[in-house]
Amino acid sequence: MNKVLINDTTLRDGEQAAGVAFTLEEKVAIAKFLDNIGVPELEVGIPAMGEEEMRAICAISHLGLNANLLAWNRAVMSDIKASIACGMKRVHIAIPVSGIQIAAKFHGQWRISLQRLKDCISFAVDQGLWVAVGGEDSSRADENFLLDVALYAQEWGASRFRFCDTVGVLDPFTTYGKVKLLVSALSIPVEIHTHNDFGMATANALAGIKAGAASVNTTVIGLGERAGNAALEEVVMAIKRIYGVDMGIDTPRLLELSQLVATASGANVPPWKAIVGENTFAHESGIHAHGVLQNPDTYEPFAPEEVGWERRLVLGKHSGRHLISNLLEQHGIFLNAEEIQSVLDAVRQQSVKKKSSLTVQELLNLVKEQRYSHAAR
Ligand SMILES: CC(=O)SCCNC(=O)CCNC(=O)[C@H](O)C(C)(C)COP(=O)(O)OP(=O)(O)OC[C@H]1O[C@@H](n2cnc3c(N)ncnc32)[C@H](O)[C@@H]1OP(=O)(O)O
Ligand SMILES: O=C(O)CCC(=O)C(=O)O
Repeated sequence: MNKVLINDTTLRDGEQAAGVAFTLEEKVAIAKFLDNIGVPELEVGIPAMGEEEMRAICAISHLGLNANLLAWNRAVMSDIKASIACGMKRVHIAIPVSGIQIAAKFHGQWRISLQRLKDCISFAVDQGLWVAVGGEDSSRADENFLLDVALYAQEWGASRFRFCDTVGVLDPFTTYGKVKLLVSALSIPVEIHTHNDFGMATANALAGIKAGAASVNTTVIGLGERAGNAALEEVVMAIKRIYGVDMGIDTPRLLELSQLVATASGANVPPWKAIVGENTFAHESGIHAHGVLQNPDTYEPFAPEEVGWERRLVLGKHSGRHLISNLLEQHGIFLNAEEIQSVLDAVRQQSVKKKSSLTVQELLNLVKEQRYSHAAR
């Protein structure tokens, strides 16, 4: 696999999630954390949003982080000037490239949109800035037009081109083909930006990387517009564990990072969310718990500690005898097969009644009750 960099956009596309609004302090804390765990590039926000956002971006630019910082801009001169005022040395300039977007934003006048892009790139380059260009809605754009825009951007001085699946309509196979075409034609690196409208943001990000994208946009917990973006923790762990490439990210801190971003965004992370959901290393089913007790590799793709979790063996409706006797033996209680089965029956009943799992204390109480009722017979 080619070398790939993370350009995390939690502070830009992540914050665009409906209802999410970070404070300056939260933005600074998230930027520091991402930098601290080794994320090499951060898209920190949109200076054109106004003074408050500019203050946050300025504050981040003064932190002295190792990560390269990037501000997002439209192909609008005042946007670029606002980025410069925030102390940005790198700017990203977005331009719509699909017919549907150009019709809505530039009344179909693509020549005007290209002229604006050219003017903005030239201005930014003249100011000594490093410039990246984003093809908004690349996935629905005419492929020849997209290629022309990317080649022009390169000619005008852009140092990277972002392929955006803005409304998340691609699958990994089409993503691969479209990104490959760009990568083959351009001499500047291509970045992949994916959305999760059909639940394929991470898969599409990986397909883009396989096709030669040199950098990938992510957001923590997949936060972002509508159904969100490719999740940082998923992309990093998939690249590490599926492709065997360590990107130098301090993965045991991914869980803590996800909690920081979830709190700042007021989001509830679903328990089954890949990598950082609380169930990702919880085993209840009898067959799974039995396997994990022998060897955790039977039902875990990697060790929980690698992403900050501890393994949990949970008692519930689907549990089996092996887990029950294992837990009881840890408390010095040794039951025969018949007794274990009757405790298991009681665990199942109670779990259905509670509609949740049981704590170890509840298990011990059940054993006590079973013993009394047995003695009373
Ligand atoms: C796919 C993406 O995620 S794109 C990023 C989306 N993020 C955001 O919109 C969040 C931040 N946005 C904002 O704060 C505001 O939209 C601002 C400050 C950028 C602009 O605000 P407003 O002047 O009030 O305009 P409004 O948001 O209503 O409309 C967007 C304007 O930008 C134009 N525009 C949109 N994309 C681009 C672009 N890439 N290049 C140039 N102009 C663009 C639209 O055509 C429209 O222009 P108009 O005012 O001349 O009709
Ligand atoms: O950078 C761009 O061009 C747009 C990025 C974006 O958020 C998108 O297209 O979904």
